[in-house]
Amino acid sequence: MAVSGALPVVDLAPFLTGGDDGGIASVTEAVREACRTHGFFRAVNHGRPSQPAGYGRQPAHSADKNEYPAEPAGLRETVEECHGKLTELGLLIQGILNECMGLPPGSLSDYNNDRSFDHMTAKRYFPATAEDENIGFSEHEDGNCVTFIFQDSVGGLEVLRDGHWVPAEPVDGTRQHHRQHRRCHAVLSNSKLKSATHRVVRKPAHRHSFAFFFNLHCDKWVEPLPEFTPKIGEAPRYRRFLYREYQQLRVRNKTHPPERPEDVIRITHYAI
Ligand SMILES: O=C(O)CCC(=O)C(=O)O
Ligand SMILES: [Fe+2]
Repeated sequence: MAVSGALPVVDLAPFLTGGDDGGIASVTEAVREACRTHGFFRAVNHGRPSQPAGYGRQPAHSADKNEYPAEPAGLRETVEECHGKLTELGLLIQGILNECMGLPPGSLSDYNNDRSFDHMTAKRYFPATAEDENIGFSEHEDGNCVTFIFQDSVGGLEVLRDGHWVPAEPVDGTRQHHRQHRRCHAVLSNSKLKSATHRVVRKPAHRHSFAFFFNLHCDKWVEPLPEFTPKIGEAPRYRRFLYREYQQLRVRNKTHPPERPEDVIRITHYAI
């Protein structure tokens, strides 16, 4: 059952308008708290377009997977511009996380220094029906570093908090929300930061969403950082793994879904 209850809102304005140190420190603290408690927040004043142009419109004919369709006009330019801006936003959030995690400046950007695995997806959800349980996207955690979600006013994104599903409602009636959650950072921080379990419930109308996945190169090793283990006298909660292997196991969950839900590979596969 979904319960009402606000998910944290973070106003990124001080980072984008050159705010004073006090403003920057309070946003950083808000991000730290949201990451510790929810692994999710709704960002406002992030400086990115409220919706990519052409959002919700479909070309008359579907195109080859690797080519941009001719319609709507300007799609390629818009997608490329969006990709660039969301990459910048990912780098900004990564910098804030570096501070939140108390790491030496530049640690995360040195570690996650290859942007070739970042990607975007657009999704369309069909309206709810009376015969169905109407789960548009079943409960999961994303496997990457940071995800930005834009959803239209139909809504349906929910985050699991203390055993209840909390709807990710728009901030002040705006049509967009964003959220970030981070499976990789949960491991790097030895579970000090959370990764949000989320799902999408279908609503009476068609829904469109758009996601940007700020990722990690597949050849990177992922393991709890010393700042969260020996340096604070705590034992690692995860064993080291190659990011490629984890991604392959996640794909396998989809291509060869295990019969028993408990056999779906999750990050706990690497738990010690
Ligand atoms: O469509 C959405 O709002 C969420 C999609 C999602 O969770 C995902 O692509 O991982
Ligand atoms: Fe997701």
